[in-house]
Amino acid sequence: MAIIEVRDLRKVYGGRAVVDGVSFAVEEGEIFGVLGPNGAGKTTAVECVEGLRVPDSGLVRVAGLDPVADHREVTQLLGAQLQESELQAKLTVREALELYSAFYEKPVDWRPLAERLGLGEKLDSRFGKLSGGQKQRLFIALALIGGPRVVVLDELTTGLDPRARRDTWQLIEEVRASGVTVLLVTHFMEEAQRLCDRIAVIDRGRLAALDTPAGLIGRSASSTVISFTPSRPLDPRELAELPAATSVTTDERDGRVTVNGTDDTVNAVISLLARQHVTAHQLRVVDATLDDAFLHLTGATT
Ligand SMILES: Nc1ncnc2c1ncn2[C@@H]1O[C@H](COP(=O)(O)OP(=O)(O)OP(=O)(O)O)[C@@H](O)[C@H]1O
Repeated sequence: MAIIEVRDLRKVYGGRAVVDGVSFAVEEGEIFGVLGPNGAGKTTAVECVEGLRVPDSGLVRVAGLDPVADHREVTQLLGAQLQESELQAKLTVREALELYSAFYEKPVDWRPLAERLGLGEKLDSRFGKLSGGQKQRLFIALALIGGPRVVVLDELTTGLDPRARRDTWQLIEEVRASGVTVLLVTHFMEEAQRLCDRIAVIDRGRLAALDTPAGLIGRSASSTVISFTPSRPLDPRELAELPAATSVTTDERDGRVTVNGTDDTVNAVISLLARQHVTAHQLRVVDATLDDAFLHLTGATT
């Protein structure tokens, strides 16, 4: 059953629709990603779901409730990640957890929650002294403290080092495993590909695509990439004419050739090399990534 429903959502600022007719539904228990270039309207759309912004038109429902008209009820079942500026630097982790517990009718016991999120040793530390990763873990704890059915995480791992980002991914997976639906706004393709069951790609206020990560990659014109360094130069035009080849590039420094296409292209490249008695050094064949699909869908870079 859909726990979040967004239908034909529109939000206008200064005469410009920054969210322009977006529709999607999030099923209970999913990690649902919202991905898009800067300024695409992701935060605006997600904040309409949280009841923090009022839509100009369209319908938003969370567990059947209207986030604006039924704001109180919705805040009891939807946990939102805070922005850093919303917590005072002098507040200790324990004080923050106690304070936020008081906001909810049926808060969970924050002690095991803090332990689970690796904050047990940090209860007396002040917020301002925590590392980026520890702050993010505290934000996840505060988002979960009301025992929500849905959590909204917006750019949660921005600014974290790769290790802390991976730890946060594991936490997000654990949150979902505990039965909470996750709405995740992200810029990171790897994050979306690894975590999300489905992804809504938003571009210039509109829904450009909605699919599983594998489904989005499959839409990209080139699903496979072959690269190699030939034992002698090849004619790029000949490569470009191979079946389903979508692009051919040759690195000027080392002569390395990269051909985007499909599995048919890979087979054709290998036959061509054999026919011409060319040896391919360091031959690599990889699947296209969500990055390729994203560029294909939005024509933008993140
Ligand atoms: N309160 C506001 N008043 C006027 N314009 C706004 C307001 N909030 C957002 N916008 C504009 O709406 C557009 C979408 O902004 P939004 O923050 O939703 O995008 P986003 O996809 O979340 O971007 P980013 O990835 O950069 O955070 C931007 O052009 C932004 O300047």
